[in-house]
Amino acid sequence: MNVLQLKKLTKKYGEFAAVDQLTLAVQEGEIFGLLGANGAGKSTTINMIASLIPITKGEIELLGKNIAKNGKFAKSNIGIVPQELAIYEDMTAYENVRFFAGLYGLRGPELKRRAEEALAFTGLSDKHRSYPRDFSGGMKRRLNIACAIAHRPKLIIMDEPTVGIDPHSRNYILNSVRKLNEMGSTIIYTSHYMEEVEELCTRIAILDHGKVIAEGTKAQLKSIITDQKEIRIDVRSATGLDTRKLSEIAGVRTVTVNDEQNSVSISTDAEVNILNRIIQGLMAADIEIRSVEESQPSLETVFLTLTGRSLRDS
Ligand SMILES: Nc1ncnc2c1ncn2[C@@H]1O[C@H](COP(=O)(O)OP(=O)(O)OP(=O)(O)O)[C@@H](O)[C@H]1O
Repeated sequence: MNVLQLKKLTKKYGEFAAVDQLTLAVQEGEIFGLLGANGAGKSTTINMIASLIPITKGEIELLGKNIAKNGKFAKSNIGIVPQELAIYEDMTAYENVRFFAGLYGLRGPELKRRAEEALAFTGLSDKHRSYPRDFSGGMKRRLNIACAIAHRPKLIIMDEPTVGIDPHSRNYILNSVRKLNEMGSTIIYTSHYMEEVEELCTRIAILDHGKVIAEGTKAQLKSIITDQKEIRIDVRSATGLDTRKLSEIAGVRTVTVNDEQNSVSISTDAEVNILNRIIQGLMAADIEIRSVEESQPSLETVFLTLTGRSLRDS
């Protein structure tokens, strides 16, 4: 069953289409990844699903019902975790969750119980009476999530929920996404961290200039670029590596440096063997090589190939 269906969804600002006849279906039980570089139209799409901005053209169906005609139904079945924190610093954690759950339609003892459950779920029970102004960035993000899930929505949309937080809170959030999914919510997840999307999402759509340019499971997306292979080189430190020289080697398509993992990923034409030249190039740049591995293209390479832009640097 489709939980969400976007039918030729369009948002225009003057002549400019931020979202351009976007058609997409998200099925029940999925953790659906929405990938797009800055400006691709992700937030605009989410804002239309959340009824925060009007639709120019097209339709949004939630569980088969048009949300424009079923506002209350939509509100009680969608939970949005926005990119910008939407919590009140001068209200306690509990008051925040109660407030938002109330907006989503919960009342009375049920509201109280669900608000407490949401705080427990996000590991904030002991912060019940604390004010978010005293919270770390990660705790604020978790509270942001608690506010969106207390009413147990069928569909939860998370817009970059792990930006700028410590690894502990990040892991907590990723595990929460899995648990929420296991408990029956369908999830739409956007992130600038490709590894998160690879790890979490069962299906992915790549958005560019307001349109879906590719959609499928990880394996399906990777099979789009069978004419490429990828070489991953682990190095002592890749900081400051000038990638231009490597990019100039005939047969090299893209070079991506991952500073955090101390690795360089290079995609090349499938039929060429230029490993020696790549290694020479790295040695000439004084980069100490630890290991070299040939692999299938990563999702990052698929994204780069299709959009011409890196997700992280965009
Ligand atoms: N109110 C507005 N008026 C005019 N243009 C807008 C408005 N809101 C968004 N846009 C434009 O629409 C396009 C899509 O923006 P959107 O915020 O949806 O992108 P995004 O994929 O969410 O990017 P990001 O990763 O930066 O959040 C951008 O070119 C943006 O400049």
